[in-house]
Amino acid sequence: MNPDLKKERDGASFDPEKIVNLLYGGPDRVKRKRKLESLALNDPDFQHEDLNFMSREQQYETQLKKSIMVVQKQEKHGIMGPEDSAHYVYNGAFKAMAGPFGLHTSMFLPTLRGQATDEQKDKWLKMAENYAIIGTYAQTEMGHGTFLRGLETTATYDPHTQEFDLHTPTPTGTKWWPGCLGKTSNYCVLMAQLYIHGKSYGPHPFMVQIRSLEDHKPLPGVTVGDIGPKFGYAGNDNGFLRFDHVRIPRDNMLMKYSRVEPDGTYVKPPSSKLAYGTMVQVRSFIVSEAAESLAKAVTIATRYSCVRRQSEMKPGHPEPQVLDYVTQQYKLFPYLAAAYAFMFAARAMVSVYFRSMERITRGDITVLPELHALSSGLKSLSSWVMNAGIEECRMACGGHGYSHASGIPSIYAEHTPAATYEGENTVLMLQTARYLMKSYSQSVQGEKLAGSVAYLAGVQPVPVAGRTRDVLDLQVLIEAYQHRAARLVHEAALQLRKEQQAGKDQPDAWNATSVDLVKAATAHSQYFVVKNFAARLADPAVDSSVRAVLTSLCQLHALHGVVNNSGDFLEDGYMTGTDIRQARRHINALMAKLRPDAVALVDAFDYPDGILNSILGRYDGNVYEHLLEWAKASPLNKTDVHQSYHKYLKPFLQANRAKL
Ligand SMILES: CCCCCCCCCCCCCCCCCC(=O)SCCNC(=O)CCNC(=O)[C@H](O)C(C)(C)COP(=O)(O)OP(=O)(O)OC[C@H]1O[C@@H](n2cnc3c(N)ncnc32)[C@H](O)[C@@H]1OP(=O)(O)O
Ligand SMILES: Cc1cc2nc3c(=O)[nH]c(=O)nc-3n(C[C@H](O)[C@H](O)[C@H](O)COP(=O)(O)OP(=O)(O)OC[C@H]3O[C@@H](n4cnc5c(N)ncnc54)[C@H](O)[C@@H]3O)c2cc1C
Repeated sequence: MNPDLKKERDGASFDPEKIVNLLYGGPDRVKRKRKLESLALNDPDFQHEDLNFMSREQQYETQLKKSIMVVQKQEKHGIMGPEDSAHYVYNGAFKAMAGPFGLHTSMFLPTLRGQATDEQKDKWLKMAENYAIIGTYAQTEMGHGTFLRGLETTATYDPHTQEFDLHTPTPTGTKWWPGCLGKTSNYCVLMAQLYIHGKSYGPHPFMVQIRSLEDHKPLPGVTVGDIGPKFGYAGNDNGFLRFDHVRIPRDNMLMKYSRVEPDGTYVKPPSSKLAYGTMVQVRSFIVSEAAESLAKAVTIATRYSCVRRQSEMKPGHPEPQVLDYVTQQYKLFPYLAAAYAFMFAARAMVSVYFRSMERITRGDITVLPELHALSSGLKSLSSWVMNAGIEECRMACGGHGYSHASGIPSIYAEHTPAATYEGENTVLMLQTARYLMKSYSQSVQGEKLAGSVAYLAGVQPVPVAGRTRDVLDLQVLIEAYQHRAARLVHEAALQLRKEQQAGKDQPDAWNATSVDLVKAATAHSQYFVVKNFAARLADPAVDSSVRAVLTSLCQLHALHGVVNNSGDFLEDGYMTGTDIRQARRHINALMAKLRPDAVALVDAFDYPDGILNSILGRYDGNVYEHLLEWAKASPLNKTDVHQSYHKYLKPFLQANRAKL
């Protein structure tokens, strides 16, 4: 063990195991988590060369082979349910890297479960759950991802044959991006515009076979392939797909909510947005993805910052650990705090999702708008912060952060698309804003608001001038976030009305106000995160040493948000210049307080080395010797003299020497 890391761990004010238990739901679940992770990490069948040293084709093949073994072994070991899979498959076997069955499990199966009738489930779900067929979720097209109502692929009902005719009428109607489509899937859930008797009914889901079950060749009328290399996601065959008048039977439309009768009569769903259900589910889970990815990057950068020594802080003194530079703490600690804040927000989001789904399954769709607004806002906020945080962690590791040996570039490349997929963040924030505007106007009309928007009914008043307040007090901070969110919602609503009063129609007024609307929706989501973090700490079951350190983190998270967005808090005089100055002082003091606990706090995320996959973030801190070992394994180092020397460099050098 590197002596610096040992010293850090010895000096911590709390036992990290207590936080591990808090994060993962108690000792039994932690035991299960570790067992499943280690089962996957130590399985010789899952070992392979570092993916960074492979071509894209090799990466796809490696991940495909592993995906198949994972499915077989899951059955053998009795690994079931989303929590087990997150440990064994997502983190353990795949180290959170994309694989070719990812969309089958994350979207194809959930869509069948959520959108198919019982008869349709009997027909396909068992086959899909047992991997007799592999599917994906084919929605986005080359021309449209965000605007679902703009999809061009058509499903035209023919009552004579009781079939749908699937067709891609234009180049931009080509399905583009669906994961696992290019080479792996033989089925897909296709989102296509439903047409009956020449009338459009909007996007609907259809179950479509695209490849032969005998030889995997595309079926007649189907053109399908891989979209080529991307920023990351090398192990995933994101694909394209076109149809040339492909016919499928009527009952291939997933008809749990809307139906087409044999004669072409359309039966409306209780809400047209129920067809978007899988997206809402995945958005709810992406908050966990964002929290985890940020936590991994922060773990790497924090441990490395204790091993790394650089410069002289005091002349003649030994070089300090770079984490002792307060500027380094200011880079990392706010993201450490954010990772915790989003871990707790993610748990809350998942439980809101399951509670809402219980009610929706019982036929109560009134919870849908709130679920959509909350999941859209939290997915966007968490993935934005994750993106900024991972990049900050990479830069905080100096030059070594840029190497794949740090593990950070892969984390970034694999998870940065969370800001785009499953709904582009700005677009989703505007969906949250739409709900906020509606709720606000209901409140103005005297309706009682409930759930996450209840606070919009009563804005905290601006305090009288000269009143001092303790900005370290979490209740004071929660009220400040609440006030800011309520004010920004109120002002966005006023601005929207002003734009309309100035002659703009609603869409133009909305567009003119959209920067304010995104700001208001972001503030609303941040308020939820801060309030939820503090509420988690109020649980009497939380150990006092843990509560002490997490309270500091929660204060840091909230204060950092105040200082970073100080204009919002100052603008109407709710906070004063003195408050902001105080907040900055408190941040410095909190960082000093957290410094001795930093390593224990990242250890408490409980990522074993196998999952972090980082030389810089190793638990034992033995960075330098392993860096060299890692570099030696690079394919370019297989021989001392690369064959290209003989082909290009040698004649070039010889010719130059001959000229002298
Ligand atoms: C240990 C832990 C480990 C962690 C593991 C975690 C792992 C998780 C990670 C999984 C990774 C999976 C990889 C995912 C790959 C990506 C897959 C995709 O991108 S797939 C492709 C993803 N693609 C996208 O996401 C596309 C994004 N685009 C869209 O979703 C839509 O086009 C839209 C929402 C933007 C607009 O829709 P449009 O129809 O034009 O609607 P309007 O605007 O006209 O609003 C009308 C009314 O409808 C309302 N409403 C709307 N939606 C919903 C809803 N869902 N519900 C309820 N209501 C909704 C709206 O509020 C409004 O209400 P009101 O005001 O009238 O009352
Ligand atoms: C790695 C990855 C995996 C994916 N996997 C799948 C999959 O499995 N299945 C699938 O169907 N799709 C998948 N997608 C596609 C993904 O869902 C879309 O890319 C995403 O929904 C964004 O749509 P877009 O690409 O059309 O972006 P665009 O909408 O074209 O966004 C471009 C810009 O326009 C802005 N913009 C667009 N509309 C508005 C608006 N109304 N108001 C304000 N600004 C706006 C956006 O904010 C953004 O800045 C995947 C994408 C990626 C990157």
